[in-house]
Amino acid sequence: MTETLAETPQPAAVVRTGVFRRLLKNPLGLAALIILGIVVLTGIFGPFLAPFDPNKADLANALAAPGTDGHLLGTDSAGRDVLSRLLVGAQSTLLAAALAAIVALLIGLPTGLLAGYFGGKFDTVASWCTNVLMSLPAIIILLAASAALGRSVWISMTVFGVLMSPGMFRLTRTSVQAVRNELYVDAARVAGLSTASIIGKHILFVVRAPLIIQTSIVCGIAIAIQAALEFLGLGDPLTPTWGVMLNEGFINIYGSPILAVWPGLAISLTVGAFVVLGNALRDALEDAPKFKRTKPIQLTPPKTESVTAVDLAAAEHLLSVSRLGVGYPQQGGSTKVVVTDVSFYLDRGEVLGIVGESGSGKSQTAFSILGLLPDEAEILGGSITFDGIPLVSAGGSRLSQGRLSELRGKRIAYIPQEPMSNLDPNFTIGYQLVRPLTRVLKMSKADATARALELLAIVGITNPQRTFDAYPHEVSGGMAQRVLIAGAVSCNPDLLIADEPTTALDVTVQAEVLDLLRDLQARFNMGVMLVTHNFGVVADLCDRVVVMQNGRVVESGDVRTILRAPQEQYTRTLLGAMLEGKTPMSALTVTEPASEFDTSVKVGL
Ligand SMILES: Nc1ncnc2c1ncn2[C@@H]1O[C@H](COP(=O)(O)OP(=O)(O)OP(=O)(O)O)[C@@H](O)[C@H]1O
Repeated sequence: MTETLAETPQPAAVVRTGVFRRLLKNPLGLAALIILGIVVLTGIFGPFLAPFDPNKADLANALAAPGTDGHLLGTDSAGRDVLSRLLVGAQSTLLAAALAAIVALLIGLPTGLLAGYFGGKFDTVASWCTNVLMSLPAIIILLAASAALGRSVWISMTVFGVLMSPGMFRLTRTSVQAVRNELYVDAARVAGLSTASIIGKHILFVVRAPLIIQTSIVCGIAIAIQAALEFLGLGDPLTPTWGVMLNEGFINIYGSPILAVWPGLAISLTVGAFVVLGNALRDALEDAPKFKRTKPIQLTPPKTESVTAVDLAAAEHLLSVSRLGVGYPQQGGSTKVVVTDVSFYLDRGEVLGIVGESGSGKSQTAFSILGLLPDEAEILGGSITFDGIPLVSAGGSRLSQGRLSELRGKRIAYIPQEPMSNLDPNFTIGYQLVRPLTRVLKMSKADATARALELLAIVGITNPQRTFDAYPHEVSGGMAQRVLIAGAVSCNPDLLIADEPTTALDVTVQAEVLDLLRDLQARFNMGVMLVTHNFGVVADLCDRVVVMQNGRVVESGDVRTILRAPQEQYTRTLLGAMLEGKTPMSALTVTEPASEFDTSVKVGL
């Protein structure tokens, strides 16, 4: 069966292309955009449109009424043309507001990205500095800065930008923390992309929307603060800004009350437009579909004591896992051990099944090999060696992330359980296939595109170009899994780890994906480690099998032998559950072997 692109467009498709359209449909958003458009155009062309020199005094014509001698909006107390000052003032006011926003972004964005992504000491120090900055009374600091550094709008807006940076920092940090453990970020890591590349694309893309909104609001506040400082007489009288004009208007409030109206109107309209635009943008973006994380895995400590150990000392295998132990430190000093004493090996061109019920430690073992365990996990012991390269040394407590990132996406590839969550919803499928090829394998963009299209065809997608151009939500789950498989084999890996690659798919698609895996394994002569809870899949695809329960290896060996004569009661129960059509996704009760249990039955899918 060949899958087709989903007929009905998902809401996300509309959202992606429609944010701007929805913004235009919102009357307030449209009004804000029009006002800001006029203000920005005034800022750009104001100096050319100004009929008079904005700083040219003409005392004989001071406080002239609007319309006098060609002064459309009148003159101020020094006889300077109000319209010209208003037009030129738009430029300096906007530039000063932009300066504040840029300073806030330059400080808040990178620090927020790093703190959110890496956490740890940098996060602690940055958060502490942020808290200190936020506790400072902004207006006092601005007044002190003006007094100490001079009455320059540029200096005061730089200081204001610094004071606004904690807001940017916090927003970025929180947004990054929300996505840093998303499966598609892990998938990008497995594809071999560098941390900088992941932050620069997948993470930055997510924080862009809240940051645009925050920047709009900061610009509005900066204009208001600028006006307030200049109104207090702390502005540079030689720079015609709206705040300076407001100050001038209030000084002459009795002589020419209209003088305060023009800058007041300009300031309130612009500040209001920035704030309304920020809110309208948020409303437009809020309709976007939410891509949820999968629910966290339940922690169940292993109950039984150890198992089979494979002597790997002299063996030269593609992958050797020896006496691996993984645990999660708990409050109070104890450690929840989730993988204990696990040993197995995998050779090139071989398919090894890791089978067990839910919570038996299959994924934790796979993630240990991939270096994708959560930060809080600890390797308690053992070693993992890939093609002679030690990834975890015996007795070592940490994975060598450096070594792993060299191998991931080049020699070790990964197919995840949930295809949809492992594709970044923000980018097209083509982009996500091409990027690792250009970044990790250093292919040219044209070659990478050709290769990606070829791979899409290899994995059985009938219209590769259409899928290449589609966003993840526009394809079915089965097709998304084919795309991930294409991405996984794109680097011609030696080792492919597939973590329950068919669990999230419907039965007919499951069979196709398994067929595809079998074909690709033979075609690329890969060593495949297939994590599954389904003995049927093992029987169908694997050469050898490792049976796991409660974080330990119960039994391992040649698939045929184990299917015919399972040595352990748990294996029999697992096989029995499958033959009865049950899915061993919840804890199985190990019972005494039934005398009529026929282990010679050939297991199909
Ligand atoms: N972050 C974590 N903190 C604490 N315990 C965890 C964490 N992640 C997983 N575990 C525990 O590790 C054990 C093994 O989980 P693992 O995901 O490897 O099981 P599995 O055999 O792959 O199951 P499934 O088929 O459901 O994915 C489980 O008991 C789980 O509760």
